[in-house]
Amino acid sequence: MSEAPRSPLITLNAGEGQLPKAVAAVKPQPQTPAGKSRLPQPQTRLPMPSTQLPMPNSRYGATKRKQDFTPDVQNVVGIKRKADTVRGAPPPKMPNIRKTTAAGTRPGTRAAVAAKPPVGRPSAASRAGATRGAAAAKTGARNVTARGAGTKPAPKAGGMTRSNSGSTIPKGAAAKKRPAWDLKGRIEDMEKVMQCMQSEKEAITQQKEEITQRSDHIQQDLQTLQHENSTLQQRVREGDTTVRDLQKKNQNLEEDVERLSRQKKSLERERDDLESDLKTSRSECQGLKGTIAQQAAAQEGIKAELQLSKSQLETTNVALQAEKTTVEGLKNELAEALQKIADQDVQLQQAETDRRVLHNTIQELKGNIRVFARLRPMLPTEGANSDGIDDIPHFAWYDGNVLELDKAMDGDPNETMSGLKRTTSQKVEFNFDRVFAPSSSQAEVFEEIAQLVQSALDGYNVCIFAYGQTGSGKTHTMEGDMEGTPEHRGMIPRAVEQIFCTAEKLKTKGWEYKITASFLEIYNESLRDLLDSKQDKKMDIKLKDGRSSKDNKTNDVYVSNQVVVDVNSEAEVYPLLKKANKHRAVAATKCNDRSSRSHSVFQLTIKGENHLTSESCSGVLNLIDLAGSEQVKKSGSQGKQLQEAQNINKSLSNLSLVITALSNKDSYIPYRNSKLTHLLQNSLGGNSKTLMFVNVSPQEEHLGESINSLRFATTVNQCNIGTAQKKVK
Ligand SMILES: Nc1ncnc2c1ncn2[C@@H]1O[C@H](COP(=O)(O)OP(=O)(O)OP(=O)(O)O)[C@@H](O)[C@H]1O
Repeated sequence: MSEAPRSPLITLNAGEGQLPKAVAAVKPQPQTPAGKSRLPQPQTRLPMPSTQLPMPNSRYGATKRKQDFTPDVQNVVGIKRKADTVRGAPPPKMPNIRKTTAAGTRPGTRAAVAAKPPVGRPSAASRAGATRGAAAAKTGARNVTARGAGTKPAPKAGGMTRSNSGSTIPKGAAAKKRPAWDLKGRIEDMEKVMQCMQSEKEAITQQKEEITQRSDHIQQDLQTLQHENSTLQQRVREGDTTVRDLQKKNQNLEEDVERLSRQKKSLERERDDLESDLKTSRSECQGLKGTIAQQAAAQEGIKAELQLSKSQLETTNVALQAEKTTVEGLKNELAEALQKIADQDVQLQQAETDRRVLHNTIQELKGNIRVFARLRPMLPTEGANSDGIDDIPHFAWYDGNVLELDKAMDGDPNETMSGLKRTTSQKVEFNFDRVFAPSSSQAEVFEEIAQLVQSALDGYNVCIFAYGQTGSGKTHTMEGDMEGTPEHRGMIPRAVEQIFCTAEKLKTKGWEYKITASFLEIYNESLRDLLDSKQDKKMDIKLKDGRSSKDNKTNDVYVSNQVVVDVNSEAEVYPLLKKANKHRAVAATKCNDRSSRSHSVFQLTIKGENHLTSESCSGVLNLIDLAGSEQVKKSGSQGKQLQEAQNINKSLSNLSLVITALSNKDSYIPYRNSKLTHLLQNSLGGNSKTLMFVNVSPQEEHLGESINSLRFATTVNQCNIGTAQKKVK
């Protein structure tokens, strides 16, 4: 008996309902369409139980059961029926089978059981049984039908004949029916039947053994399946766990997807912004590229220019080097020239010194009285402008010592027959030792009198006057602006500076000087001490040796009660000058225009001793600012002013007389006719040196007074008062 081929499990899976629950449970879930998710795919294809397991019931194929097994059973039934017949038992009633066949499968029969639809998961044995039952039912039905038809006898098959019951019997027994008496025949038949049955029994036993073996196999298969089932269930549980994990992962992944989606949107927005920025940047970049291109072009141009400049610079450097060499040469030449100039300056200074010495000698020979004319500039209040400082109408000056005055003026209309103004033009030329133009500085003026000031240190009596009408510049010349800038300082402060400076220098030659200062004014022929605030003290001019001042043989006079201050330095003199100015100012408030109506006399007495040579000298430096020289008759002054004018004129005219007498070498010099000449008795004539500044106003309306002043100065200038003598012991 050949073993039926194993039915594959797929045979069992032919119908959905025939699948075991466990297998159905592990049926692969519908897959997520590929590509819809990037998440790792769950293991949808779980390890399937072996679908190729050899099924126990597969050994009972329907074909085999129809061919081999079912006929044997039918034979057994037939044999049993025969036996029952032999034992006198009624044969089974076949109509029941027919009935059953007609009415359908009766419950409780094997065929009926086999015909029943499987409930739950049928076991392999039951499926086999059902199959066999169904096959047997079919066979039985066929046999019954054949018998029921009763038209034809059963076909013979070899030596054996199939009985009505379907069992195989010996041919003889089936071929003829033995009479009842033929017991022997019947026994033989029975024996034959018995043999057949015996052989069938053996076949059945063999089949039973095979069935037993198959059952064992089925049991083994069942255990295997149960094991597989539990394994599958375990896998299903694992699968469930995996599915839950996967679902959880899926959920996480979905959340991730959601979050990533939000991030994506955010990133997309950022991308959009960045793209916008990029677009802007690109346009800017484009602009910058254009600018860079322009700059590059410009740079190229600049490079070219630079290159050109470099080459020019190199050329220039070469030229510069040559120039440097030339400059070096020129520098050397310049240094030589400067040295020559310096030498010439020294020579010039020496020549100037020599000139002054010679000039001084000439003046001494001439009579020792000198006159300097100084024309002041127009003032801003007089319509002056800075450009025309030297452009003074009616005045001209040249050669340093000539002052020309053009008298061209509108005449008196009454002097003409036509009544028209007559213009007269008459140039008058005045010669002086020096003429200072309006632009001459205080320093230039002092330079001319420095030698004279020096003479006071040498033992001469020096008298420097400033003469001229009111407002002509006398005070400016003598004092200047002592509070302002140094360049405006007048002759007094500059003379003081030089005296002390020279005295300091002469110390090296053994000279020690004692210097005293006094400052007084003569107003209306009375003396007033400008260094004393007492106004009412009595001051008188006396001879130093106690003799009467009437004795004209001596000129050593002094002023009684006068404050005489020892001064050791320039700095000690300035407070005295300020004090004197202050007292003059106070007096001026009490008497209108008093300063113009008084003579001020600043006096420095200088006594020197030389401990090296035992020489001694004594000199006096008088710096005098005379009162205004207006003509009284023209000014129409009356009363006090008339008296002032008369006194002024008296003193000035007396000064002129004294100078004239000195010039004429008269035996009598009228010093005492005025306080001024009396005071200056020892400084006029004899061993004195006299210098007169004649200050001239540039104003047209003062032309008459200017001519008078210049005439007076000319007279003085023409005087020869003899050679001055040093007072040296
Ligand atoms: N050389 C000059 N340069 C510039 N200004 C001058 C000069 N001389 C005189 N002045 C000015 O002219 C004005 C009159 O001068 P100053 O007072 O010296 O005249 P004065 O003759 O002394 O008059 P008074 O007799 O009334 O005292 C002043 O304001 C003075 O500063």
